[in-house]
Amino acid sequence: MAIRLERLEKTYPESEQPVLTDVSVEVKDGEFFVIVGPSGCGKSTLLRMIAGLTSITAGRLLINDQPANKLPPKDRQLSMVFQSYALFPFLSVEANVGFGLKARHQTPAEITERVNYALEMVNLTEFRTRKPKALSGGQRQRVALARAIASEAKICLMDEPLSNLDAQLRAKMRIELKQLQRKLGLTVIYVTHDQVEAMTMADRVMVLKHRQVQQIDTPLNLYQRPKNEFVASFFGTPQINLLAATVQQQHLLINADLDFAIERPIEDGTEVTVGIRPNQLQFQVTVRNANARIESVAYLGDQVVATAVLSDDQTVRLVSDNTQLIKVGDLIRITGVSELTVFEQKTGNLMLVEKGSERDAAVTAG
Ligand SMILES: Nc1ncnc2c1ncn2[C@@H]1O[C@H](COP(=O)(O)OP(=O)(O)OP(=O)(O)O)[C@@H](O)[C@H]1O
Repeated sequence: MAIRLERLEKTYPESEQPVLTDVSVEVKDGEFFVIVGPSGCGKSTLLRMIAGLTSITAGRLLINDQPANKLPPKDRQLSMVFQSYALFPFLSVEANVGFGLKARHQTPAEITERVNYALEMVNLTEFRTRKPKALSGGQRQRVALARAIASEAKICLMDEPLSNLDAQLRAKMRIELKQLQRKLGLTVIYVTHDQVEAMTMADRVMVLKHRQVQQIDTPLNLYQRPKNEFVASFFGTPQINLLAATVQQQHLLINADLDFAIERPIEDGTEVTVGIRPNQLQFQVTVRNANARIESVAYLGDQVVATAVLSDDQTVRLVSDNTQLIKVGDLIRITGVSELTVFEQKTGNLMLVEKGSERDAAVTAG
């Protein structure tokens, strides 16, 4: 086990309320583990506790099976990569990469060998004598990565390392980073607020909100079996539809014009939230038996994303590959759904997932 957190808690001296409570997880050797959540949820705090840059209020931290709560940062055998790159502007690329090694009393020959290896790994050998200001954002980020590689630590902590890059470069660096992590067999703990980054890079993801862990799972499970409404709406673009409904005779009644049958029973009268991914809603343009009206349409090249208003004023997001199909003001009929998730309205917690068979949306004539 690379890292084990047992009921970690953090309260800063400035505040009475803890910023994190009851955080437990085991991160395996070679795992790419992502911590994700909205701004201020405590992601960086958690990473800094693992790094030893901020103290642990309660709970236990183990690094490579050794108790590490009080271990000085330099003895934790971790490397760190930050959003800001944290490069020395007056040092060359190779001096930046070798800096930490000098501090650890390596011989000059050893340092050169490691720096060469690290620069090669990130394709920066030809830039070795440049200063950081003569590099692009992506290249600077690679210098920061090379420094982590040169340290030879098997566990690398990364705090939003790609967030200063433009969208295209970020997408490219995600792939490079992931390849590098596999090649070097690194255990990575990676903080981001970006759900796409979390989904595309992680073996497992920890979702944090309001001081607490909401779910720890694979990207696929987070998407298909979210434990609560927050997790459901955090992942997926366009966002999942969350519609208020009441259960009546194994039907989810959204309004007088729209309900969905369910196979597994829920007690009549239960107030629920129905989660439906936009791509799982089927609809037709029709004036007969319409149950929604198109309110907005956004063209995304080969796809349109639209919003429609239901007769009870709830809004749903829809997607279609047929870019000619709909325009604002069209009346449509939602005809069915291929998968839906039901949450208890009171708690927001998952009750059931229904998938597989297409089920028709019942329509009241007129
Ligand atoms: N040194 C500190 N002293 C007191 N409170 C702090 C300190 N650092 C962070 N906090 C508070 O702890 C909470 C969590 O902060 P943290 O930086 O861990 O969140 P985050 O999820 O990384 O946010 P972001 O995505 O915006 O970087 C915030 O409410 C923040 O104000």
